[in-house]
Amino acid sequence: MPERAESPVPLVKMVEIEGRGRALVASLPLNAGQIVLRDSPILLYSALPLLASPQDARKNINFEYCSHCFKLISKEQPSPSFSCHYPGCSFSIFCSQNCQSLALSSSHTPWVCQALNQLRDGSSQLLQYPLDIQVQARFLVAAYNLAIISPSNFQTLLSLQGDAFTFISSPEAKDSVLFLHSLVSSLSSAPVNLSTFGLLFNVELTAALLAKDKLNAFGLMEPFSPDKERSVRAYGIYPMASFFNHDCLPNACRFEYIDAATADGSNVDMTVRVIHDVPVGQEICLSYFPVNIKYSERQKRLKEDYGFSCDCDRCKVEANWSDQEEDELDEGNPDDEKEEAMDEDDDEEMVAVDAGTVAQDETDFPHAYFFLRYMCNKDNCWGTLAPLPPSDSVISDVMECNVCGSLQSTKDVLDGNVLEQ
Ligand SMILES: C[S@@+](CC[C@H](N)C(=O)[O-])C[C@H]1O[C@@H](n2cnc3c(N)ncnc32)[C@H](O)[C@@H]1O
Repeated sequence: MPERAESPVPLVKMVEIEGRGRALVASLPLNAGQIVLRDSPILLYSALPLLASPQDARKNINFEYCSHCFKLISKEQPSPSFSCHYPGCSFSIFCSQNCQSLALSSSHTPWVCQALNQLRDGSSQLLQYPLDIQVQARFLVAAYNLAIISPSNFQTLLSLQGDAFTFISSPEAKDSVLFLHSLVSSLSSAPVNLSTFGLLFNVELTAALLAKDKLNAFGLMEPFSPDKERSVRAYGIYPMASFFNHDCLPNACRFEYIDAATADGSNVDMTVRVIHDVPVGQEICLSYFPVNIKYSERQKRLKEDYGFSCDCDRCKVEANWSDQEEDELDEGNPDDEKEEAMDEDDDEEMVAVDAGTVAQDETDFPHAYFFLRYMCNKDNCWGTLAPLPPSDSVISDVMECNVCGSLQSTKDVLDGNVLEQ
């Protein structure tokens, strides 16, 4: 895990940009690789469906996750894991005594434990809905618990983008919200007295919380494996990182090291590094999904999942491409069927590019340089490469991939060689 580069002044500041809402811009000129943000989640929840018992969910898998910090716990590890003390709770285990005691007063309070067990007991209703609904039920329990354990973090969650109207965009979504709200309402003890926030516990609030989750949650991914679809292990709400807008050719990317050997819970922290120099005042953007997805698919996802149409420089160029041009690029992909995603494992198609394509299509495809220079060339990875943080303002020649974690020299990237895992 690269060392945190401490800066005496914040390197990004929040501004309002017409048509894009709140955004983060460089408050100083930034050097390639510089860490512009390190953010801790205010809320984390498992991406596993609620009704998957540890046994079902882990069939043939020789590990479990800490229910607090989501670090992998190998069943073969010599040290014991720690369980929840509440009666009847067989679902939560912790990687250390520290995580256990933190969880019992924060992420896994008696209310959470009881709520999750009650939802599992009433499983027949949940089983009639898609698995996503079970994960959303976990989010709601975590969100209403936040109101109890940390009113200030709950206020922060409420201040993020997303309202009830955003979420209830279709009859199916409305039906899911009504069902999820009825589930939370049926819990034996009320989640919290929301009047302290000037709020009523009603369907609109539940829908607004779900919208905030949909627009702002980051997926903490399982480690990369070239022959397996990458899945989400947990979702987190990161209060500052939530202000990064999207660009299809981003100038920054995020790194997490979820299985890093840390004792203080910082394994779930996110760091964001700029991938090349950025002048003062320029907006810092992430890509909300891997950069190799084709234009029509990107537009569809951004509209459906985030409610906007992207008009970044890359989209402006690709909007004029014919279907055939999009498909021609797609043909270069050795494994069209393979899906890979930064945060969600939805269908998407790949765009592959090589040095030949760059030279040939420079006019039609001016952003090809980005793919050559900043997209990982490891098989089926499609991660983004950022230089390691600069030392004494000297830009590193080693690029790190934010998906497979490989380290490659700039020369190797351009030559297509993977250097080191
Ligand atoms: C994670 S939030 C980013 C921060 C948000 N702008 C705010 O004001 O809180 C995601 C939302 O930001 C807006 N957004 C992100 N990227 C955008 C872009 N390239 N163009 C327009 N709106 C964008 C969309 O409304 C999207 O649902």
